[in-house]
Amino acid sequence: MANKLIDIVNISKSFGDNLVLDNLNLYIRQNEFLTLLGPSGCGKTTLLRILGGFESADHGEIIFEGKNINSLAPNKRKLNTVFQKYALFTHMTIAENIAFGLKIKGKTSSYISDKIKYALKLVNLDGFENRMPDSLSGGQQQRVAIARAIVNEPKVLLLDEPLGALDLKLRQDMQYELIRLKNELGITFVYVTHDQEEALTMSDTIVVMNQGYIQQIGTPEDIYNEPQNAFVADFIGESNILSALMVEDKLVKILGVDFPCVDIGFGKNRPVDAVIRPEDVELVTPDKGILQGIVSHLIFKGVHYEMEVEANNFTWLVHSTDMFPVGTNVGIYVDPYNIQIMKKPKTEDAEAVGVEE
Ligand SMILES: Nc1ncnc2c1ncn2[C@@H]1O[C@H](COP(=O)(O)OP(=O)(O)OP(=O)(O)O)[C@@H](O)[C@H]1O
Repeated sequence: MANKLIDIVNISKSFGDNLVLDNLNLYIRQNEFLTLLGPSGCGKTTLLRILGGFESADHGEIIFEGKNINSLAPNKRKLNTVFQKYALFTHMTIAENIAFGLKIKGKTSSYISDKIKYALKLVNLDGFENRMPDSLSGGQQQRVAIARAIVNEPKVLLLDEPLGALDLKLRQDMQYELIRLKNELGITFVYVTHDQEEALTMSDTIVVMNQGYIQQIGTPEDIYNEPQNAFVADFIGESNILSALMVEDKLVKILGVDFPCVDIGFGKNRPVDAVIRPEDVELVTPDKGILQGIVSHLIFKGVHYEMEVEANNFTWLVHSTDMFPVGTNVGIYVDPYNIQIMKKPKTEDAEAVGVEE
């Protein structure tokens, strides 16, 4: 495993009464592509800004290569930030935009022109030196912003939703570009997005955040296949998420009905979340179901049918290669192995009143 490059230790941050990061701990390794993923307002950008030195934490430490950098100014850190809005100087050519920071640092003109050539080549914009920013597409402008960051030879690139302003096709192309770039540069990327597909495609490690807490840290495969709580399961892919009660080991009460499951160790009468992927809900004849319901919605999706089934006041999302017309009475069966029992997400712990441990 590569070395630890950044250690984020007990970081907390509030804006007034709004606690945005709550005692957050995380480390980032050399050459890692680490993505902070979470819904709008969960604190991703705030954490990135604290890393970049644009914001200071109320508590905690940012350790970079073993040294506390809390009070180091942004331009003294070996981290460079690329924002969603490319923030290019519109009255300067592409070359002048890229040269700007280097000139301030007093670099020689031959050093600067070499760097410009090198960086433009890396982002596939050879020959764009004399163009003006407004003659470039959004994707090209974002590449210039990345080139401008690269010439500073940072050890870490902090990217805050850098593809957010681009249309879908361009975004997908740029995702591959960024992975290539990271591999060629051999540096660390810390990437902020609220787009789960983007996170799954690009990352070595995903940090799922919600309301200032880290919900899960793992590889894309871990996060998708073994979500640790219902929030993560819901955020990554589609799921039926049901508030449930662990009756005893291997038995969970969902919508008032006992379902056999395989999980043990949650304790008796413990409120949990039961998560069932749509492809794991089996529709059978009513007498063979654990629950009975009626099909309320049907869409043909090519590979499968997507259906909604109303049962016990819950709308079940079902993916099946068998088609059941709207209005059909069906039974719902779920294999015990396909019911994932999860602790309530951390922010809901307080609501689990009367819990027997
Ligand atoms: N300078 C500030 N002053 C006051 N509140 C702020 C400030 N910056 C951020 N916040 C608040 O902190 C919370 C977290 O914001 P942050 O930008 O970190 O979230 P985010 O996860 O990056 O969201 P998004 O994906 O929408 O950018 C939000 O409630 C936001 O309104």
